[in-house]
Amino acid sequence: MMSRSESLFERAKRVLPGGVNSPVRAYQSVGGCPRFIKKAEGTYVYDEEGKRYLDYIGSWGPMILGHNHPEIQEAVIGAARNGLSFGTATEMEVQMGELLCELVPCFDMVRMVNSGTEAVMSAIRAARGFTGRDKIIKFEGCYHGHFDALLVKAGSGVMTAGIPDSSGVPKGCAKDTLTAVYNDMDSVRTLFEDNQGQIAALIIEPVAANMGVVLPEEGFLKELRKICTQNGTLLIFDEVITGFRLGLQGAQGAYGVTPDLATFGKIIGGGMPVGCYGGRREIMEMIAPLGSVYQAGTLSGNPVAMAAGLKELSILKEHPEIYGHLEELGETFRSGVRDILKKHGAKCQITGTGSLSCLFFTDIPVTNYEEAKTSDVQAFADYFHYMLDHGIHLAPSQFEAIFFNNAMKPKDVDQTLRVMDSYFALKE
Ligand SMILES: N[C@H](C=O)CCC(=O)O
Repeated sequence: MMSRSESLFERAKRVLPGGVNSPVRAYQSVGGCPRFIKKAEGTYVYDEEGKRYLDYIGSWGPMILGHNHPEIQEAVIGAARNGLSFGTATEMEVQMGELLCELVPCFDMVRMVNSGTEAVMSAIRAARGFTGRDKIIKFEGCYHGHFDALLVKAGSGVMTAGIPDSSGVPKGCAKDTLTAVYNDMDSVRTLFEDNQGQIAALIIEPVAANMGVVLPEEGFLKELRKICTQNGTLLIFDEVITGFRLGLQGAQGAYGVTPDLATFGKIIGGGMPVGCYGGRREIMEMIAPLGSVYQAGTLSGNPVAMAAGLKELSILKEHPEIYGHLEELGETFRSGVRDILKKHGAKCQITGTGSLSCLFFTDIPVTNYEEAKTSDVQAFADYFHYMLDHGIHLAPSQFEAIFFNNAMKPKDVDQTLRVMDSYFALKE
């Protein structure tokens, strides 16, 4: 007899492409049937059959405080009582703007949008409007949402599905996108030399977290800052994953490099669909209605989403010790995994920083996209299903991060490590 998830998946496949509303949910590279989740609380999600899983997806980042945080839930219900959307200016969006500009080092001004994709798309338009140039540099394996111009050699679901460049993107849309190799300054220098005076922006995930988790090497981000300044090119940090996760100031605070513009997504919405882009005043003053770069949105700054985001960010601001806890969980996990890999002679690489981690099934250190692609995706799939069968809910792709949240306790990390230990013992 079919499980509830199996029968829902059958129904879903008839009406939703691949049975899902976002490709990474489809278990495409690991096989099997996605767990349909009915509810979530703290650090657990519960599937349609009531089976409980220790959750490391965390809605792909925003659940940094754990699922269904009571104060966020209350804020959402309170805001909803006043109305779901007005399409007008509200006090809450001013509060959100003030809080973001206070916390994010590069923000003098910010514009709210509805997703990370929208944020990136708009930041690129602002950079082109400001510089009067068309070309942009992105890094292989970095993912900046499903915006046409940035789907070139993208990470996340694109990498999982092995589609180097999405079809449906007109050549013209991607012709001004240049790709560099992550952690390789020479590849960046060559692009600047070959395209002098033409590059509007260089966009990067300061910690690449959509090709698994790949850290920037010492000095890499600082060198990017330098070369962008020398060439009149805007540096854009896509902080959709790192923002408010690597600390209150995101990766720009953690690595001490201030970009010209930055984009944020889901994490500033506490689980509601939100994004924003912001940066230096003179760039943001290009945005309509002040300037000639047009960008708009009926639901942008939606009051219910603002209430959720404001509550989440306020809790993080008032309790900076949360980051210490997350760091400790992440470090305990990574050091435990290193011991397990050594004990069982497993050829894997554990990467990560703070509450972001990834286990690559490859025997070489991973510093870029090509190295990430040496991972054995079949081995990952086997590991993924073992973990799932033992109640651990990981991202169903070798090329995604796992996320720790503040509701997790050291005992949860211990439990995860025990299951991993038993998996690698079986594989010896
Ligand atoms: N890596 C993606 C976003 O952060 C995964 C989420 C999605 O594409 O649905």
